[in-house]
Amino acid sequence: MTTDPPAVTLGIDFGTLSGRALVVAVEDGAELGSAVHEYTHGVVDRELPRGVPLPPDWALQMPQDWRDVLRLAVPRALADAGVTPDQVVGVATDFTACTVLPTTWDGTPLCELPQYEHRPHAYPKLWRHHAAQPEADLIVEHAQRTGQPWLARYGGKISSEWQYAKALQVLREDPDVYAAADRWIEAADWIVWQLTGAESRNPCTAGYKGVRQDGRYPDEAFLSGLHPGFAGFTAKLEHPLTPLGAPAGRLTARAAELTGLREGTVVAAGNVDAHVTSAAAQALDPGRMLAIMGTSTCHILNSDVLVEVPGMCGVVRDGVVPGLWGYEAGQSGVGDILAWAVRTAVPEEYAADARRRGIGVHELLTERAAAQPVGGHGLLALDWHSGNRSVLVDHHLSGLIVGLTLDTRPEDVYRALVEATAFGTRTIVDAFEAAGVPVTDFTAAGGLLKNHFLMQVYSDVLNRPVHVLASAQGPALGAAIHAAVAAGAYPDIRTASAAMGRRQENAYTPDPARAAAYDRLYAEYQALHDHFGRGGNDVMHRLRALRSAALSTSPKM
Ligand SMILES: Nc1ncnc2c1ncn2[C@@H]1O[C@H](COP(=O)(O)OP(=O)(O)O)[C@@H](O)[C@H]1O
Ligand SMILES: O=C(CO)[C@H](O)[C@H](O)COP(=O)(O)O
Repeated sequence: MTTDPPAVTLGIDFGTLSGRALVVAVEDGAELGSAVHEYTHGVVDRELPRGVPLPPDWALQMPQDWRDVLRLAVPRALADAGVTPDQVVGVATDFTACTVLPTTWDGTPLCELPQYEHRPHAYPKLWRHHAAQPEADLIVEHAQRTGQPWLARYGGKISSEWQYAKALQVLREDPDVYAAADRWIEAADWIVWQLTGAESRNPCTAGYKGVRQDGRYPDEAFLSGLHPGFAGFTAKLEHPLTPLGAPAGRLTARAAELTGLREGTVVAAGNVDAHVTSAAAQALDPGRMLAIMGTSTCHILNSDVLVEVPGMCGVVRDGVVPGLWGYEAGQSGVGDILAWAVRTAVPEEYAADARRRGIGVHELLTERAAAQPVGGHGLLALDWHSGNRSVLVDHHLSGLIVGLTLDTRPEDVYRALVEATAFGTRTIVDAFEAAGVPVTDFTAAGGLLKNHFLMQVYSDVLNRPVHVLASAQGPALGAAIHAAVAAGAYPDIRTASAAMGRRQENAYTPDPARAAAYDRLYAEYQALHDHFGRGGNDVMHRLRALRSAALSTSPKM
C-alpha cells in the first residue's frame, strides 16, 4: 500500500539582514527543512551601491536582495526538506515593516529604472530609516490641530518609521521621484506581487503603517494641509485589502520558474514579521502579549476591546487575526543596541579571549555580565540608541548610560543595556495595563531567545513568567500557518495556530529577590525616561540638531 506524501506549506520570512524559507508539515507544523539567504547589500545606510553618499539616519534596501531569497532560499529549503513542489499546497510571506518602496504601475521599483538609480529616494526605505522625523513631527502636529479621529488609535503619535512620514520626506526632498511613484507599497505586499503577478494589499500593513482605520485612509483635506502636493497621496495606496490568511492569488509561471515551486500554488496575503509570529507562538487569544525580540522588539497583543493606549504603535481591527483588535507596540533597538556595544565598547583583549574560547563576543559579555548581582555595576541606561518607538514615539531621542566610573567594565555596560531594554518592555506592558488592556501572559520569540541570561532578566524585570515560542523560525512558521489557512487546510488562523504552532510554558520564572531589586532600578529608569523623554531636558534633540548642522557644513578638523 502506498501513502500520499504529506502536504506541506512554505513560509518565507524577509528580515532586516536576511531572508529564510521554511517548509512545514500542514498536519502538525513539523519543520521539515529550511534555507537562509543573507542579503548581498544588507542595510544600505552609508551610500548607494553606485557611490552616492547618504545622510545620517537613512536606511535603504535593494529589491534584488529580496528576489534572491525567492531564487536561492526557496529551492534550497525544498531540497533540505526533501519535498517535491507538488507537496507544497500554499506559500505565505512576511516582511519587516514599514519597509516601503515607490514603484511604477506594474510594480517595477523606481530604483531599478536607469534614470532613478542615483536617486536615494527611489530606493526602498527600510523600517529603521529614521530620517523622516521632521515629517512625522509635522504630521502629528497637524493631526492634533485638526482633531484627526484616527490619531488616538496610534497612541497619539505617528512614527517617522511609518508610510506617511517616509512618503512626505520623498515629496519634500525629491518631488520628481514622488511624482514618478504610481504606487507606494509595503515590501510585504510587493513581494506577493512578485509571486502572483498582481498587486494586492493586506490589512496589517495598511492598518498599522498606512493609517487605514474603519475602511478609510486620512482624507485629502488633511493631506493637503501637510503639503499641497500631498493631497492625492492615498491614490498611490488605494487597493482592495485581502484579509489575513486568505489567498492573494496564485504563483505565476515566472515565479514558479524562479522558485522551483509549482505554477498555480496558492499564495496568502502579505503580512508583517512580528504580527505573523503570534500564530506560531499560539499567542492569538486576547491578553496574550507576544514580544518578538531581535534587532528590534515588537509587542503584539489581541483584545476584544478597543482602547486608545497612549504611545502604542497602533490598534487595528483584524490587524493580527480576523475578529479581534490587534495592538502593536515596540522598541526600535534591542539586539541592535547590544550589537553596538559589541562593536564599539569591547577592547581587543575581550575579542581575543572570545576567539581563543571559540565563542562570540555577545556570549563572552553575557557570561561575565551574568556573574554579578542586580545593581552591582552601578549603572542605568536608556535604550534609545535607535530612538523610542513606544511609548514616547520619538526617533530623535538617543541612548544614555548613567553611573560610569573608572571601574566600569564592558560587561557592566552590556548588562546595563540588556536591563534597559527590559525596562523599556516593562514600560510598554505597564502602559497597556494602565489604559485598561490587560496583559494576562507574556511570550517571547525571536533571535534573542538564545541569550538565556537576557531572558531571565526580562522575567525578573517584568516579575512574571516568560513563555517562549518553541521554534527558532517564528515568523517563517507563522507564515507557513497562514499559508495552510489560505490553502484551505484549516478554517481559520486560530485553528491552524493551535495545530501547527508551539510554545513552551514558563520557560523563565522570576526570582523574587532579583525582581524586588529591579523594582528599585525600574523606578530610577522611569524618572530618567520621563526627564529626557517628556521634556524635562531636551538635550538629546539639541545634540542631534547640532550633529546635523555640523555634518552639513563641510570644514572638518
Ligand atoms: N548572544 C546574543 N545575545 C544578545 N543579542 C544577540 C546575540 N547574538 C546576536 N544578538 C543580536 O540579535 C540580533 C539579531 O536577532 P535576530 O532575531 O536573529 O534578527 P532579526 O531581528 O533581524 O530577525 C542582532 O541585533 C544581534 O546583535
Ligand atoms: O516594526 C516592525 C514590525 O512592525 C519591524 O518589522 C521590526 O521591528 C523589524 O523586525 P526585526 O527586528 O525582526 O528585523
